[in-house]
Formats: sequence, C-alpha cells, structure tokens
Amino acid sequence: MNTQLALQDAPFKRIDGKRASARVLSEVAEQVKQLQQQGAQPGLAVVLIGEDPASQVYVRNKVLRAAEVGIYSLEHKLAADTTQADLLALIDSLNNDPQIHGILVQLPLPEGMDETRVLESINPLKDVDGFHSSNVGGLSQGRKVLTPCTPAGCMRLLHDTCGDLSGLHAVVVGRSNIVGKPMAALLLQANCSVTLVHSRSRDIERLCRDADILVAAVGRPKMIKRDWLKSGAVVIDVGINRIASDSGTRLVGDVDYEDVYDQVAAITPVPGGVGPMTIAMLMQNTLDAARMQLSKGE
Ligand SMILES: Nc1nc2c(c(=O)[nH]1)N[C@@H](CN(C=O)c1ccc(C(=O)N[C@@H](CCC(=O)O)C(=O)O)cc1)CN2
Repeated sequence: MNTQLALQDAPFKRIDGKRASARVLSEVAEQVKQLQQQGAQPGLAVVLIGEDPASQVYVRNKVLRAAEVGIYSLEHKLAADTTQADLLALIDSLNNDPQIHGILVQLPLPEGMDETRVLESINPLKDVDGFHSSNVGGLSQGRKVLTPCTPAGCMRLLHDTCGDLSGLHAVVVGRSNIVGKPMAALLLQANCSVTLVHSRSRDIERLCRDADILVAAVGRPKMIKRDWLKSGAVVIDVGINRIASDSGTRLVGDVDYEDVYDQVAAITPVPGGVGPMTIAMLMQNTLDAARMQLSKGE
C-alpha cells in the first residue's frame, strides 16, 4: 500500500483547527437561518456543576458560540454541593422542554456523582454530547446518531486534510469513552484499519510506527516522540495538558510537536487544533438534534 498520504488542499503541515472550526460555525449559522425562516429555533441547555476553572471557560465559550450561530441557549450553573437528585430533576425538566433540543452536562462532574446515571438520564434525541448508551450503540453499528463532539471534530480535520481515508491504518492512543472509543468507531466507519492502543498495550511504539494516521488522546504531555512515527504520518493531537513554564503555565499536547514536526505530513497544534473543533461540532450536533426532533413533531 502507498503509505504516503495524498493530502487534500493542504499546503501547510500545521492543521489549523481555528480556521476549520470557523468554517463549520459559518455552515451551521447558515442552516440555522434557514430553520428560522421556517419558524423554528434550535435550543441548547448547558449545565455546569461546581467551579472547575477550565469547565467554566468551556461552558462560557459554548454559550458564546451558540449566540454567534443563532442557537438559543440556556446556561444552568449549579453549586458544587448540588445533589444528584436535583441534577436529575433539572435534566428531566429539560428533557420535557420543547424549546430545548440539546442538553449538555459539562464533565467532569463533582466527586460523588454517578456519571453514567446522569448521562443516561438525558433523552438520547437531545444528547448532543453523544454519550448516552443508545447513541454509543448506534455509533458502533454505523447508524446515523448524535456523535461525541471531539472525535467528530477530528474526523472533519482528517477528511479536510486527507480526503478519503479508506484503507489507511489508523492508530488511536487512549481508550476513553469520550474520545478513544468513539474515535476508533468513526475511523472504522470511514473504512480505516483501526488499532486502539492503551496503557496495557505491549510495544506501543512499534504499533504507532505502523500508523498512517495517529490520534493521540491519553492526557500525557509530549508522550509521543519522533521515533514513534513513520515518515509522512498524519497526526491528530487531542491532548490538552497544562504544564509549568517560565511565564506560569502553558498548554501542550500528547505529541511532542517540535520533535515530530519534520517527520509528519500534517499535524494539529495544541492549542488551536482539535480544541476549537469540539465546540463547533457541538453547534452542528445541536442543529442536527433540532432537525431530528422537529421532523418527528417533538
Ligand atoms: N460534556 C462534555 N464535557 C467535556 C467535553 C465534552 O466534549 N463534553 N470535552 C472536554 C472539554 N471541552 C469541552 O467541553 C473543551 C476542551 C477544550 C477546548 C478548546 O477549545 N481548547 C483550546 C485551548 C483552551 C484553553 O486555553 O484551555 C485549544 O485546544 O485550542 C474546547 C472544549 C472535557 N469535558
């Protein structure tokens, strides 16, 4: 097989997630406008429990992006000591609110809350994070369901960069429910041969060296080095790690960007790569959820 990827309109090695996310947002805004002309308005509820500083930033950005694309949004800020019963009661009321088509509970939840119980209480049709078991199952069967935002954003970047992914060997590093597992399912749907490696995998470096596409989602700063990659690989770095620097802290990915740069055909930076796509794909999911519900008369 020709392992040298034919890159699609990609004169630059650095895959620009900010630019790609702006394109997604402008497509969504256009489609929201068309829905509004038919008298419909997509609505998103974002629920934040506690005061995690990073989560506060992400939630604020979700609400801002929603306003920019014309999606009606409601932010529910709950105290860190909110009971699970109160959270479930809020989700129940949002499930029954006809103005709300998408519900997102920001993760991580405060300690003591049962994440599975909370995520399973969201109506799967309003589950814009794609974390409900019915959407997870649908994704693994290749059905058209609401799909987790970060992996959906990675797929968009990969298609923009490489075009058709059929027959390529994709290696996903990390097996989280939010990124690793759905990423593997989406790559399989795109006809890749997929290897999922994790902390118990033997000889991870050798497995990674066989990747045409490598997706890193482990949360370990700069773990992936140049000699883990074959020449010409396309690298998607999902890691967002805060490390100490001279001027306080800075963000780095799971891939050592400077070390691998000359080895790869294309790579996402951190920040400015996958991160911005997560919120753009949330807007796309909210629009899709609204369309699905409106077509079912809900
Ligand atoms: N319910 C959910 N919770 C969480 C998700 C999710 O998809 N659904 N993902 C992450 C956090 N997240 C969105 O919620 C998110 C993370 C990062 C970014 C982003 O734009 N990152 C920037 C850097 C921002 C910074 O300075 O911190 C970048 O990479 O360029 C957006 C959204 C966990 N929780």
